[in-house]
Amino acid sequence: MSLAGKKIGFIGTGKMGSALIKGISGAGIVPCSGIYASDVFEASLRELRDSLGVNVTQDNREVVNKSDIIVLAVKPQILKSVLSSIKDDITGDKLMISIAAGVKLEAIENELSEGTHVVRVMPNIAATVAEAASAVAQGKYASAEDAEDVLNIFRSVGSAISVPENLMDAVTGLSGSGPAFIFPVIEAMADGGVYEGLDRNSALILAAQTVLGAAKMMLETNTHPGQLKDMVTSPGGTTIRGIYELEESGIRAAFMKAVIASSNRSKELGK
Ligand SMILES: NC(=O)C1=CN([C@@H]2O[C@H](COP(=O)(O)OP(=O)(O)OC[C@H]3O[C@@H](n4cnc5c(N)ncnc54)[C@H](OP(=O)(O)O)[C@@H]3O)[C@@H](O)[C@H]2O)C=CC1
Ligand SMILES: O=C(O)[C@@H]1CCC=N1
Repeated sequence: MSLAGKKIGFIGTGKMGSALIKGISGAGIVPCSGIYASDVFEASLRELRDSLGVNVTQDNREVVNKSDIIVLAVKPQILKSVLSSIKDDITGDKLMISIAAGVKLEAIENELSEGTHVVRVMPNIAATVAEAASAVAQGKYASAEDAEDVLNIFRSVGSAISVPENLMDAVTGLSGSGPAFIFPVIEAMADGGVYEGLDRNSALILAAQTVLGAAKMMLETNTHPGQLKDMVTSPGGTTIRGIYELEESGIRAAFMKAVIASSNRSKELGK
């Protein structure tokens, strides 16, 4: 595989940087000795070093110098200043990956020397357990090999597709933010179970496994979710009563509005 022997660096080891490091090291596509990470926050670095044995530093430039592929995992609002501080260390053979919500490839390329290879990715937090949904958009100087490396990295922590850049805001609203739309669903379903007498722990396990099972069934049978819903819904039975309550509460519009609002915020961050 073209990733063989390559070193991967992470600038920013907060929630998403750490999730990716954990997922990638667990997948074994790069040994922990080939992973470099920097952050201003020492505690997260210490945790990654002690638990996984990755190389850590508070110096972003050291990560750039030691890595072939560098993942930019800082907040969108500070990406520009981080780029200007590492620009001189980015030699032509290095590949920069930005996971920052909203920030356009062109804005990143304009901060760096002409010709720098840049790829934009929107992953999600489920990279921690190798179940991320990621989308990848290639910058104007990135090569086909770069794109393949990036897809291989993100496929090692879940599924990854290529999209044209103009769809990255939609991806951000749907799958980037999406785990945070589903966690309250799990919690609320468990609340319903507790209301009906289940203990909290059992209710949470049943709710989470139900969401996991429904998603897995859809992906593995490649069947439309409406058809799968109909398989559960006996005429005059229990499920249709629950469906009626959800529809009356406007569940579909609520989820659509959540995805659209998050996508709009991603567009705002890119301005
Ligand atoms: N969280 C998620 O689910 C997802 C996030 N993303 C994107 O990932 C990026 C990171 O998000 P997230 O992990 O949630 O954010 P976090 O705030 O958790 O992580 C960012 C980390 O970068 C550190 N940092 C701040 N300034 C610097 C600097 N100059 N050099 C190096 N590190 C620095 C922060 O330290 P300190 O806290 O001390 O400032 C923090 O530890 C964002 O661009 C976001 O849009 C994309 C997909 C999903
Ligand atoms: O909330 C955010 O801005 C980031 C981007 C996608 C998920 N979390």
